[in-house]
Amino acid sequence: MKSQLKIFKIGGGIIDHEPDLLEFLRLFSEVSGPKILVHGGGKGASEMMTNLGIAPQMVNGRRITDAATLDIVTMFYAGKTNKQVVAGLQKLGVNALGLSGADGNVIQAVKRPVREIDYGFVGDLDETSINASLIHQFLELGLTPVFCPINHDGHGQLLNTNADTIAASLAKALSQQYAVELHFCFEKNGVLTDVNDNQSVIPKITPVNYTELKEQGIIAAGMLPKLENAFDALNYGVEKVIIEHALHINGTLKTELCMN
Ligand SMILES: Nc1ncnc2c1ncn2[C@@H]1O[C@H](COP(=O)(O)OP(=O)(O)O)[C@@H](O)[C@H]1O
Ligand SMILES: CC(=O)N[C@@H](CCC(=O)OP(=O)(O)O)C(=O)O
Repeated sequence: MKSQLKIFKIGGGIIDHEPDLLEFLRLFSEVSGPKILVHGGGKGASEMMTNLGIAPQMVNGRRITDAATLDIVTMFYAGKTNKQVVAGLQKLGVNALGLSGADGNVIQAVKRPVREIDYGFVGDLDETSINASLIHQFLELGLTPVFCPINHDGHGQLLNTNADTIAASLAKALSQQYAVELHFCFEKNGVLTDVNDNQSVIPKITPVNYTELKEQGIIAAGMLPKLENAFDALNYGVEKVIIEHALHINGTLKTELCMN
């Protein structure tokens, strides 16, 4: 039987608000067994860019990442955010290991080809981009890897990747060896029928429901790539995918994705 692995992803809405981040880290530190944390930080990166006089540009949930933007997001994600999360977990007794994809060549991405849109230094990746055996060794040593959204191409170029994609690709790659539970944690109680009503959580979504909800415009914006990544992971053999509030990871209010 495969041993269990839990992968949590937290987004910018939680990272941006220090009390919420600290509370999430406390809850995460209490999760038993091998675990991995993937963090985004898009909200804070956009704020930092605006403060520096550079207008953030997002297309289909992906940041257009020119050279100046890459510098900023590398400092923000791989520097400040990743190290703050790692230090916060160390304080709680979790032996966290902060990683970009370049560290230990643990994730190698490919610069997104220019088609209608030039995304700049955005890295595409999937389960084949992940060095699962190295991550397995880290977990065996009792370390908790903490991934930021910065990867590399193996030729010296850093690349920016959507953090939901990193979490789903890690889940898929590690599902060969582990029974993986993937948790997308953010600042709402789950997928909602009314995005302004945090109590309107949809408890279960199948691919058929998903198509209907998308057509009705109930699921939109950042939720679209999240659910696409989530179903892709489930379809690949990841055991469980849950979308929930980062501060209620022990609670019952959540959305579970199922294939039928
Ligand atoms: N049906 C829905 N339920 C919940 N959130 C939704 C829904 N449709 C759109 N959203 C939006 O998706 C956002 C989450 O996506 P995103 O901003 O990419 O999150 P994160 O930064 O956590 O990855 C929510 O903050 C919300 O504004
Ligand atoms: C290429 C790309 O879009 N990268 C993302 C990485 C951060 C991220 O995914 O953050 P959240 O999880 O908080 O949205 C970005 O720069 O916004």
